[in-house]
Amino acid sequence: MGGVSSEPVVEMHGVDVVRGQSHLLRGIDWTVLSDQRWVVLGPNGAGKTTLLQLAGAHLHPTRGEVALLGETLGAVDVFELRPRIGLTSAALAQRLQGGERAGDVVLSAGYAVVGRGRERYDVDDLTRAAALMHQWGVTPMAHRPFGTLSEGERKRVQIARALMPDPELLLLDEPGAGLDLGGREDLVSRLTDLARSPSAPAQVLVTHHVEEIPPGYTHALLLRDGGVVAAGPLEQVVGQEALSETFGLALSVQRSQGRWTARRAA
Ligand SMILES: Nc1ncnc2c1ncn2[C@@H]1O[C@H](COP(=O)(O)OP(=O)(O)OP(=O)(O)O)[C@@H](O)[C@H]1O
Repeated sequence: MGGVSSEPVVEMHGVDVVRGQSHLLRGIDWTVLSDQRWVVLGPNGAGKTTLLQLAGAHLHPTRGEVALLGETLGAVDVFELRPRIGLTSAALAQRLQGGERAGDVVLSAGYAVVGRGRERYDVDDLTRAAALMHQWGVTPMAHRPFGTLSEGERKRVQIARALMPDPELLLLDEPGAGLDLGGREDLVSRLTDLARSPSAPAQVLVTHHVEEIPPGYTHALLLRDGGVVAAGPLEQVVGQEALSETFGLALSVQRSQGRWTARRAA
């Protein structure tokens, strides 16, 4: 689906999200094109999850305009829009039933149901689910209950599930959280393959850690206190100055063989 031509998949203009006295997001202007892969970086509470909720059509802005896949929020049925957008997050993972077989967690995604019920699957569904499970390294766990998988295996099952309906936009909210070093490196390398695939959907990855930026990602948006510190091509944005401002401490930032590291400046 997405990824071949370069069209806007996310467009935000002057977006505020306000709850009571709190500005969760303020003055956001952001465009994601179908062939781009964005990382959203920022400290705890910066507004990253709120931004992803907007991009997933799970939240409306208080002010400003959000258009997703060419449809303006407020003027479109979000239940028609959401199946075109793949989303993984800790909140969605909690809603999956631990007793459900991992293979069914992936397979049932196309029907936007949690758990395998009365719906019928055709050969194409089964073939696609099997291919995605292979791609994300979870074929050996297909028959295991989802709740018995390791954190890393569960993360990969969730991504396979999000990709099952062939979305035009894939949103990943902290997929590296809770993974050990091997799990993180495995995830980064699979995300790199996805990022580099021209037929893959547009991708937005939220993280706290520059170490989790997969090679192949093209752009970065840095958020602090609900506002954009910097946004644009990765090499221009992920630097000492902007990252230090974003995280509120002096950082030394390095890039080697396509991977980034950051530490407190000496
Ligand atoms: N309904 C709400 N009412 C008031 N404040 C809220 C509400 N929802 C979220 N917040 C606050 O808005 C801020 C942004 O939250 P958000 O979850 O988007 O941040 P985040 O960057 O994803 O943080 P983290 O990295 O910790 O997950 C936080 O300070 C949070 O406490």
